[in-house]
Amino acid sequence: MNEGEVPYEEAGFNADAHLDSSDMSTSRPLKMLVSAVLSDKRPDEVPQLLESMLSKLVEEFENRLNNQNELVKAALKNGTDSTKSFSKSKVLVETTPNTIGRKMDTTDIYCNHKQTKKETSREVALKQHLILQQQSKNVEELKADLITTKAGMEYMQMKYSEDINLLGRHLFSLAHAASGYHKVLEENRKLYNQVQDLKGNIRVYCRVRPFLPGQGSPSTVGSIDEGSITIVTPSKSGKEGRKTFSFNKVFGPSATQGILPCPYLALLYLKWKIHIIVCCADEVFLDTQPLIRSVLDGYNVCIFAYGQTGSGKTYTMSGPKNMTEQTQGVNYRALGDLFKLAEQRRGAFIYDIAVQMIEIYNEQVRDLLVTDGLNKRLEIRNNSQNGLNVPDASLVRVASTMDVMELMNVGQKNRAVGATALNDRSSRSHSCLTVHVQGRDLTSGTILRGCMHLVDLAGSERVDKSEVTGERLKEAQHINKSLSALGDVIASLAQKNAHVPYRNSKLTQLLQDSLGGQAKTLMFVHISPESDAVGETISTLKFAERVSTVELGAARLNKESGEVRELKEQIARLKSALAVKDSGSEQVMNRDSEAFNMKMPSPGFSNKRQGGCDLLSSQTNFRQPMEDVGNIEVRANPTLRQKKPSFDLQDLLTSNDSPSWPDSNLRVNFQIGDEREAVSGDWIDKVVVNNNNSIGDWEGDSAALPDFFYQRYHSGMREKQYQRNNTRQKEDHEYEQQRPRFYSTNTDDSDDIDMATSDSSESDALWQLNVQSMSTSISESGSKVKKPQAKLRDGSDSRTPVHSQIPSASRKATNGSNRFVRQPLSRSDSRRLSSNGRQAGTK
Ligand SMILES: Nc1ncnc2c1ncn2[C@@H]1O[C@H](COP(=O)(O)OP(=O)(O)OP(=O)(O)O)[C@@H](O)[C@H]1O
Repeated sequence: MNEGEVPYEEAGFNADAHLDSSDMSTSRPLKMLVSAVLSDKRPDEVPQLLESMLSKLVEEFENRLNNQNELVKAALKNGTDSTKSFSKSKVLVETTPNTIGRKMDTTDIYCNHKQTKKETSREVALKQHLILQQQSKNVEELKADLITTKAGMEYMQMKYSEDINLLGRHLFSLAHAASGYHKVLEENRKLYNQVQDLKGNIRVYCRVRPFLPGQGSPSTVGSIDEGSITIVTPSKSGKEGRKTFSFNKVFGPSATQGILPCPYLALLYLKWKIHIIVCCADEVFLDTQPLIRSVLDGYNVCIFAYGQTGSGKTYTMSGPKNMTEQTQGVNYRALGDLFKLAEQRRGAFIYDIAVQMIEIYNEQVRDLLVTDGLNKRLEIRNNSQNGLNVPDASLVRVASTMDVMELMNVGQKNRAVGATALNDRSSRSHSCLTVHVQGRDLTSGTILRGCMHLVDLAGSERVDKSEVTGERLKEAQHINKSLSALGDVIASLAQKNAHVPYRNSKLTQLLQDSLGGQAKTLMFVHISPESDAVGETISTLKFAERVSTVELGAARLNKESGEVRELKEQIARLKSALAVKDSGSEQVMNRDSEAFNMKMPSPGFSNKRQGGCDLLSSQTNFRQPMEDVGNIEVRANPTLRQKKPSFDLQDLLTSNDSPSWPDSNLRVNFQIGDEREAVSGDWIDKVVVNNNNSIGDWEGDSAALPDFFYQRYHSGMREKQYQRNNTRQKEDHEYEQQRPRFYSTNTDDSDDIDMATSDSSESDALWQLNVQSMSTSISESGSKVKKPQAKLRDGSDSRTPVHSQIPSASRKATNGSNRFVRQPLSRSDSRRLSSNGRQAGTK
């Protein structure tokens, strides 16, 4: 007997009663059974289950019926004898499958010996027959019932899957709409950032520190959106106030330091990109990475951490005290990233990376990378010739992340740290890790120079709260004073004041180039969530909002192409030739320098020119100190040129005297033309700004350069040249020969005719005189004036760069006649000269 079956004796069923098993004919028990069995089943499983139940049931029922029929037939056949045996037999008809363990109905035919006596065997057989008939009828009904139920379930299943499909479609459209919304949001954010970059705004990221162990006061942070944070402020009346601040990005307390270098995560990323991006949205370093990468592209970058004491500045920049790979701060990750990128670009660029680490402690600048130099005062120099703000601090070359780790550990150990009531490891100084990067393009020889300041400021503190006394109090006073000076500088910059008080503290002096220069600057503003720090939090956020309004102008690319370098050398050579000629190079240089400075061209003008004109743009920058001009002049001197800064990191690192890191301001001025080549992540560079002013082809520029150069640079000599003019017919002749040098060397005669028939103008006369003087100077100084002629004759170089053409003196027609060969001008130059209404060849 199967489990769950009840023996017919125990069941005590009455055969008659069983004959009236009307409940079997109804679907009620079956439905109850179905609902009981299926209550815990999934709708999609129901039809199959029912089907199997039904088939089992029918099969079993049919078997039993067959058995019974056999018995009845035998009874009818054998009469009384068989009645005896029948009385011993048990006929059990179950209408419920054993599988579900519930007995629904049982037919029990029991004929005892007494009955047999009373009834004839025929009656019994008849009775049995009736029972069987009834039962088979019941089975038919049951079958029909089950079929109906099955159909019902199928219908339900269909409905269910329709609903599921509908829901899926609805969900899909919702997800689509959500992703579209996020895309638009992301795009908006990018565009906003691009606009900010173009304006040169200081980028501000806000980070909220989580509660520390043991802290549990309610948080002042009401809500955090991607770019805004709401602070809950208790008011005197007891009502809560809310203040919302907007920044480029806000990181909540759960934000992590950076992406974990996990291969499993990488795999996930490859498979479900979007999912992982969403997961990584709150990684602090992820949003800092593009900025750091642009250092390798030749930009200056400054990242500084600001906030009240204990708010997490050191945590963000360096990491916690017991640091692991996952909790490494921006400094480590930034350098790690630089090395990784440098390695990736290895085939195209070679990079040199060197670091300095200093601190400003009690208004003294100290080197953190030497153990014995802590008390040595270092000087901060802005706009220094070699690009080093603190030239006397150790500059240590690093070749791997390990080197950096070691160095930073030394620096961290040397840094002044002390315990206060607010932070047991409070930084008592502002620290600055500076990374100098110099890259050389292996194909073009272009040099890229980037420099990155990673600054961990000491935190502002209320001395009544930090409970400091003695030395700590003195430190706190210095810290607060310098932070207040930083506030003044920011306020001046935000109001675009003419005077910005950088000199009021060492900190502002150090940050001068980043705050007022052409660097890409990012500030991490930190706040604590504790409600008793709400005052400091509000003032910190107000300060940060003000910082975000400061417009620095688009960042500049520090790139020096090989051609520009050559051009610079040519200019220097020309200057030196002039200097030699005009008796006493230094006097001439000083005079020229003055004339040069008096005639500053408009920025638009300088932007249109490449190479030599950058000299001018360096003068147009009001932040440029005069010493830069001096540097150019020094290099112009042929003897001194030998000693010009090599701009090589190697030299810089090995030099014992003044290191030769190039002046950042000087070098940027040679890059304007090349900036369109720059590519640098999200951070939009000046390349976009300069698109409209992009430099034309060499032909256009080649005409413009000497024109500009001679008119501006030698304007001080014009009078003298006029006087000499009449007596220098031969030189004028040379001038005529020289002039076409600035055009491409196409020997199309039609252009000569154009030129020959055009009128001259006064400006052209000046140009003529200047060039004339130039050629004279060069001739007299014994420079290689005749050499280029040979080149011209063969006419091979149809696109000779300007720099290679400047020193050449004269050109003659290839037919050997005395008629000057005119080279076609660029369209713009041709138009300019024609409109001047002067015959170019007129003397
Ligand atoms: N995001 C964070 N997650 C976990 N702990 C943090 C976080 N930020 C800061 N902390 C912890 O808070 C404490 C104070 O942080 P930290 O020393 O970085 O503050 P600080 O702003 O540099 O302070 P100070 O200006 O006094 O130097 C440390 O114990 C640090 O580990």
